[in-house]
Order: sequence, then structure tokens, then C-alpha cells
Amino acid sequence: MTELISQYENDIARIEAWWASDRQKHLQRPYSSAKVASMRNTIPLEYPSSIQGNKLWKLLNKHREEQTPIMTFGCVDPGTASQMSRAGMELVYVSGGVSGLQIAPEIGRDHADYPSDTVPRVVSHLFKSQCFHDRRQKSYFLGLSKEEQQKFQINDYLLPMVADGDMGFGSVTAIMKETKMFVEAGTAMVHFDDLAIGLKKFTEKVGRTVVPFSEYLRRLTAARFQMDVMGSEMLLMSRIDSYHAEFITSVVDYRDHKYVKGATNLEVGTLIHAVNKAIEAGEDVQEARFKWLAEAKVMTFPEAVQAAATEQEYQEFSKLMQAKQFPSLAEMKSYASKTVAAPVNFDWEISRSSVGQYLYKSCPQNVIERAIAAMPLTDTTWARMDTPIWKDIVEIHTALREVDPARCFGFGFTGAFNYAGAGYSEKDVAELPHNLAKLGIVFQTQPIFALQGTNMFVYKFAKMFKEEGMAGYLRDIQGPSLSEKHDHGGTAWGGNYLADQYLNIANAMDLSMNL
Ligand SMILES: C[C@](O)(C(=O)O)[C@H](CC(=O)O)C(=O)O
Repeated sequence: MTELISQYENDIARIEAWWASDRQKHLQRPYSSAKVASMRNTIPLEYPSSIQGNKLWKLLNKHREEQTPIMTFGCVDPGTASQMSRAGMELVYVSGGVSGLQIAPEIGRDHADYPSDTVPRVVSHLFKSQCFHDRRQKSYFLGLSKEEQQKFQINDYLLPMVADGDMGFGSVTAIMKETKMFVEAGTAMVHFDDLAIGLKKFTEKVGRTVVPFSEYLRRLTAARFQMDVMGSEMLLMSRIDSYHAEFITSVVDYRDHKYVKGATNLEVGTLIHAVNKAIEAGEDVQEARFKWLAEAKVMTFPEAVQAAATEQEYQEFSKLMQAKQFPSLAEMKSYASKTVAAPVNFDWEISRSSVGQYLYKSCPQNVIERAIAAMPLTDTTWARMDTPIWKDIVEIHTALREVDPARCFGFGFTGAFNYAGAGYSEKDVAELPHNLAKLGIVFQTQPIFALQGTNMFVYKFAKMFKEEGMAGYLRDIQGPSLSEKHDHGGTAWGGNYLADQYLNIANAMDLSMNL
């Protein structure tokens, strides 16, 4: 019994020293070291994700200081990961969307509806493959002559992996389990977003739903707590998805109230009723929805005040609004009643969707507020965007860097970004990675290469092979592969040297045989 108590007390001291370290000191936890210590195992467990997390932390900060980008892309298979190493990339991104379409037991769109262990399993598989290549490279290298060693290119096969944790696949205990799986798998950094579970409609232009502020912070706290219990240095990234959200699940948190939209024409009945009527009549539901939204004159409460007030009244109202960063609806209503003569009609209940979501106004400011609230619990931030609007990127990251100048940020160039539509010239696109890096946005991923790129390359090859057969194969694949010493099963990459060494060792089985 006393042993358990002294171990618990030692753990508390160790945790506090750890939290004061350079790597951890930027974090603030809403729980004590004693709580963490009380939930630790009685044997010390260590995880390679700590080594990978620390490696990534150094890498991100080096690039932040040098204002240079770390370019990477989504990868779900060992071969691709090994070639990323060989090409000198510095990290590997494991995409949820690609895992859902390539790895999940039941393939489907990126709705995060695949089993919660899908991405951790991909990371675990990749990590084992990274360790294999690391081992076989070392043993191969050590078997070379001094001259050969001089010329040998040593690859870093153990690139840190950044993994997509989506929204965590459940509430507190589910997120803790998910985080545990990522730590055990060898993940260097995981991101959890503020999207609603079960309502993810990914990369479709409409219909994204976020959870309230408080629910998101609860997710991050659960993940951080799990990492603390495991003593893990894996990095936790907050990914804020509110920039393109159209809905929020609840108005329980007053910090969201400024952005929740309601009907200002109260004569229209409910949105649900309008949609159901259209379904019954066999009419276009989307059209009925748009019609209702226009008739209901949907807007946020501050916008409703502006519409009802004179310019002078609105200025008075705005002054009162500045008194508090996060006024609740009740407070905003009281400010309006003190400053505006006309009635301000506003009802956020009648505009709720059929699954109960409230309408939500997305804008850079709510991304900033959410990202700042998430900072004490997380190591890095990703403000996700469907369209890379440069002025908003600058606004968001400038505001965030004022709060934490040393923060490293991430960015995803999603597959369908319309750069020209967002005003980018070819030169702007070429300079984008460097311009992002100047804002501290150093982790930059093209998440879906393993769909967009791989599909295209395989299609082109398959067409050629069908038409030209082995002659085409020899010309385009086998010839260059052999002559340029690309990796394939018959090279050192395939592990034959390592296997030979295993065989030799095993063949030396019994020295007493003296054959
Ligand atoms: C990063 C992402 O979550 C993914 O699953 O890879 C997606 C990718 C995409 O839609 O292009 C994302 O939400 O950005």
C-alpha cells in the first residue's frame, strides 16, 4: 500500500517537472497533476509517439523560425510513405478522407462514419513499415565497404506522421480511446476538429455543422488528459472548421450566440414545416429551403438590430456590445431594448433544421475566437478553409499570432480549391507555400493526393499497359526503375539483404555442431 502511495507521489512530482519543460510549458490544464497521476498505470509505459512528437515539435519550430514550409501530402500505404522519405520530405500526413475511401472496411465518402480505429490502424501500419525500412537500411549500410558507405544516401524512414482524428468519434470516453490508439500507433501529431459527430458532410459546399465552443473544448481536454495519463509527447492540433460551417448543434454556450442566425420575419412558420410540405408535394426540397430562408430574412441578432435600428441607434447598441466579448442572446436583447426604438424580431427556434441544428454564420472572427480558446490545451492550430481567401488567412493568423507569437499553424490545400476563383495568379499559387510560412503556417498538406494523384497515375499506366503490353512496361516502368535504381521488391528496399542476415544468424543455430 505504501509503495502505491509513494509511487503516486513520485508520479505527481515527475508530471509537474514534465509540465514545466520547454516542450510542455505553453499548455494549461484544467485538471491537476494528482488527477493524472491517480490514473496512471503502476508500471512505467513509454511510447514511440513521444519520440516522433518531439521530433515534429523541433521540425515545426525550426521551419517557423526560418519561415519555410513543410510540404506533405496524404498517404495511407507503406510504399508511398517510403518514397516520401526517399524524396526527402519531412513528414507524412494520414488523411481521414483517404482512409475512408481506400482503407475502411466499408468504403465511402469522407463523413467520418468509418470505424473509429481506421486512421490509428493506418498510422500503426505505416509506423511498422517505417521501422522496417529504418532497420533494413541500417543493416544494409553497415554491410557496405567504407567507400560504398561514403556514397550511400541515408534516408529518414521514420518521418513523423500527422494524423486526422476527425471529431473524435464520440464524447469524452470515445475521444480518450481514440487518442490512446493514436499514441500507441506512433503518431507524432493528431488533429481533432469542432465538427458535429454524425453530421459530417465533408467537402460538400453546404451543410457543415459545428458543435458549441464548450463541447469542442471538452473534446480537447479529454484528448489532452489521455495524453497526460500516458505521459505522451504526441502533439495535439486544434482544427477549427467553423469558417465554412452553416449549422451549429446547440445554443447552450453563450460564446456562440453572436453567430447563431434566426428568422426576423416571424410570419413564415417553421423551416421544418416548409421543408416537409415540399417533400409531401414532391417539390424540390433545396429550392423550398432557399425560398423559406429568403422569406424568413434569416440573420444574426446583431444584424437584426442593424436592420431595425437607425444608424445612431445601431452605434449606441454597438457600444454596449463592446462591453463584453461574448454577450449572450439575453444580454444582446437587453442592449437592443435600451438603444433601439423599433421592435427587433428574432427567433432562432423556427429556423432549426429537421435534425435540430441552428443556423450559423461563419466568418474569420469566430474562427479566431475558437482557435484562441483552444490554444491552452493544444500545441498547434489549423484554421480549415474550403477556399483559400488570402485576406481572411492573414486576418485569422495575424490575430492568433498576437496571442501566441510562437505558435505553429497547419493548412490543407484541399483537392478542389479554386485558386483562380479566389483571385490567385499562377505566381501567387507558386508563392503561396512561402507566404503561408511567413505567417507561421508551416505544416502544409495536400491531403488527398493518394486519391487524386494515385488514381490519375494508375489510370494512365493501365491504359498504356492495356495497349502496349510488356514492351510499354519495359520502357516506362521496368527500364527506368532498374537503371535509375528505384525501389522495388528486388532491391535493398525489399529487405532481401535483411532476410539473408536473419537466415545466416538462424543457420548458425548450434555452435556445438562444429560442422
Ligand atoms: C484533411 C481532410 O480532413 C482529410 O480527410 O484528408 C479533408 C481533406 C479534403 O477534403 O480535401 C479536409 O477536410 O480538409
